[in-house]
Amino acid sequence: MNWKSYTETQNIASLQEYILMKHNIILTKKGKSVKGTVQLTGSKSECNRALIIEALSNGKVKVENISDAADAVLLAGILRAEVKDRKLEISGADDSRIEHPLSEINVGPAGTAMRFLTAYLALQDEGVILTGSERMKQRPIGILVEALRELGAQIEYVENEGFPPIKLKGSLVQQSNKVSIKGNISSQYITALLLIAARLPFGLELHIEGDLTSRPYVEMTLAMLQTAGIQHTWQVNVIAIKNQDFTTTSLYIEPDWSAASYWYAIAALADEAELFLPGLTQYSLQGDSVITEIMANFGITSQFKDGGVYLQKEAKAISRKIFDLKECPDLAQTIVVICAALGHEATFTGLETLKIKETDRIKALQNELAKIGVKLTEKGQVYKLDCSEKQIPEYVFINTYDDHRMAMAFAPLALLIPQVEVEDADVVEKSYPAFWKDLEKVGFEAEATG
Ligand SMILES: O=C(O)C1=C[C@@H](OP(=O)(O)O)[C@@H](O)[C@H](O)C1
Ligand SMILES: C=C(OP(=O)(O)O)C(=O)O
Repeated sequence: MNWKSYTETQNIASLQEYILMKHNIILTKKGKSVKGTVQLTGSKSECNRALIIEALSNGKVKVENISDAADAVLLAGILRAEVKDRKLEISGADDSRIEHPLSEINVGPAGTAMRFLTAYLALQDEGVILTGSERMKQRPIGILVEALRELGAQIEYVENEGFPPIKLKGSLVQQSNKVSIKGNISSQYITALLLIAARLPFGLELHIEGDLTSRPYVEMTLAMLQTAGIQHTWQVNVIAIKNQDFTTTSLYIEPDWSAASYWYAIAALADEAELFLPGLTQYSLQGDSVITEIMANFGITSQFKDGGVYLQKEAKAISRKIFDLKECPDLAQTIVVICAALGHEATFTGLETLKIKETDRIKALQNELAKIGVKLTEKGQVYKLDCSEKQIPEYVFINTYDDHRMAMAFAPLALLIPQVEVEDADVVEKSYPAFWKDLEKVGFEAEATG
């Protein structure tokens, strides 16, 4: 059983069973050359936006190449059931509402599902409780709830102020179309509001206060809305979307560039690498495609042809010491681990949001890097690697903290360390269920324990 089936059954017995049935993976790799083709699954970010757009479009928009990332499968299940069973009614529409009992939706650890559904469900005419995993209950939602309340939604906290679970009490009656929102905590709040903006009777004028973190994700949202016929303006810090209809179209989900980053890491740690990742495009909507530029500093070339990207490794001294990852936070663990493994004492900025993701990723990185003698030190907003005591053990156990990216970022160490045991192998399902199988395809051995 994995967390997906746990959230499906949602009872204590299955939670205990789930904990008991967690298994680890022992990774080994003979030789240090990696060659092969890896078909990555669709981006969960693109897919979860597309699914909300599809659900709001009254049948006009269809999602193609749906991702099999658990976060996307989960949202598709919820939304497709929702749209079938319920009628989308917002203020101004006819009043023939159907009474539904208050139901509960559990999104497990899926941050985008939590945030996007909060906005989507605020438009529905019946009440619902939206909850998630224990970690989700520690990931803030107050900024988004506040913005939706200003628009006219009725939302209450079920346990702790500012955090899931939340009770959405029925259809939003729009009070205002101007909302200010802090930009430096999570761009997902902004995306959530933009996704529903065209369905608000008076549209939305969103004022972003202060710095905007994870900006490419907001750009992705607007680009996908545009493909679905929704126009916007973005001037300085104000994004405006009028009430308007979706056009008939399909949204095609590109493979996941965040998942591709683990293959760049493997190429960086291998002696020889020739990898082909089909379906990835140079001008992607995904900000994490910047991994091509970042890894060029490590001698990994990216050549776009045959409908995908070829990765090759060239012998080269590493040419960059400072990495600002504010626009690509999901690459942080990959890049920090590559630098640590190569003994490259780099400096990192833009990591502030890492503390409120699937786990506190800064602490998790510090704990796990210590196992190879590397320190990640924090001074204000600047993080530095100290590799002076780096050592390569014969065996390492990597704790994963319920974070898919901890598992995938540390797995490439198997190119340097004879045995890498990764805790809770199923954690990768959140974004990249075939990760271990794909490693086997290119010559890693991945043995499950327990
Ligand atoms: O909008 C999205 O699809 C995402 C935005 C980012 O979150 P933040 O905006 O919270 O940094 C990213 O870390 C997450 O994996 C996916
Ligand atoms: C932060 C992530 O996801 P989410 O916020 O959607 O849970 C991630 O995939 O790294």
